[in-house]
Amino acid sequence: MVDSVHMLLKRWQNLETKEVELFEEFTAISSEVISRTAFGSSYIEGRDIFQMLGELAIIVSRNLFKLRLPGISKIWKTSDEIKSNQLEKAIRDVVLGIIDKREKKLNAGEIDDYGNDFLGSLLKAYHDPDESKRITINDLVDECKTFYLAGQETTNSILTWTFFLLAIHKDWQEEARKEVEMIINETLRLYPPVINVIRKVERQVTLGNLLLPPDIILHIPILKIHQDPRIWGDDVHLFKPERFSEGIAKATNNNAAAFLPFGLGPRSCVGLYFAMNEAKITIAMILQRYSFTLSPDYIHLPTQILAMRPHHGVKVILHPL
Ligand code: HEM
Repeated sequence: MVDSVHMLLKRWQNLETKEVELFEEFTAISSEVISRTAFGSSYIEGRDIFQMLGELAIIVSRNLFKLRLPGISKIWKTSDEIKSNQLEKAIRDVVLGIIDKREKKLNAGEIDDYGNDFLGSLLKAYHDPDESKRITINDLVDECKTFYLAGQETTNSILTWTFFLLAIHKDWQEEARKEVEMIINETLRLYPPVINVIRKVERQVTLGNLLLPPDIILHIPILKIHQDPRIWGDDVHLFKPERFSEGIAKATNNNAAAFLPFGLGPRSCVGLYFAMNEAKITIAMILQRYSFTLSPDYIHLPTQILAMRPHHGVKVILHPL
């Protein structure tokens, strides 16, 4: 993580103009970090995957609420369906290439085992001598795709929004140099990268005064919960990191379901600590060298394309310290 941020800072040092677009800058960092830490490869190797996943995300968002007659896609496919099938196949091929490379390294004796990173653990599970514990090649490829996607879009989003809020609330830049966690939490409250999660009801259940039948899908609106004045007070829309100065439990009055940027329960985000560490390291290293202001060109348009991102990016002007 530290090396990836160093590379970014080195590039910024040599910039002629000090105006940078953060969404793109952080895309490069979060991609590099996930490629290196989870797959032991560089951003260049993962770049094709990120680019294709990005294209796929746009197609998915475009079609999220479109209804199709059941079975129709067996007879006739829309151009989006054709394109997404092509992208899925191409992503699978690149992932298989990365897997193949690791296996060849082991077979050639260049490494002693599959490795301790995420890919190494998956390969061990794929080759597990105990057949009942073994995962299939499709599981392996799918897990890799999930990790590439989940580890990149979201971290990129939280970094960009934190810098956006700090650029507006410049007084908090100094505070962030001392204590950054409450600022990240307040950004996650106002701009949660994942704005809702879903759960399928398996069997009839009572929830408060509602009786939920099996097989319905529940949408849990994270963004709405985070901006509910009944939970957070009348200043709910204001950026006030001090809400979190004594931790999340105090800020939420011990209501774990009031603040859920990483979801809740057994299927909550596995990358929570990874993402928080990456955000803290990146923010701290940049703030040690720069203060920054929002560019006058900035247009505020948060958009959901899998994660919540700034539609027109976030341009800031860097001021070296
Ligand atoms: C700020 C950054 C991040 C946010 C806000 C975030 C948010 C979330 C949310 C809301 C879920 C769904 C949880 C639920 O349904 O209750 C989730 C799941 C997941 N996240 Fe993250 N995530 C972040 C970073 C990461 C990173 C860095 C990784 C990987 C390194 C990651 C890997 C995953 C995986 C694999 C799942 C699926 C877990 C499962 O289904 O059991 N996430 N994340």
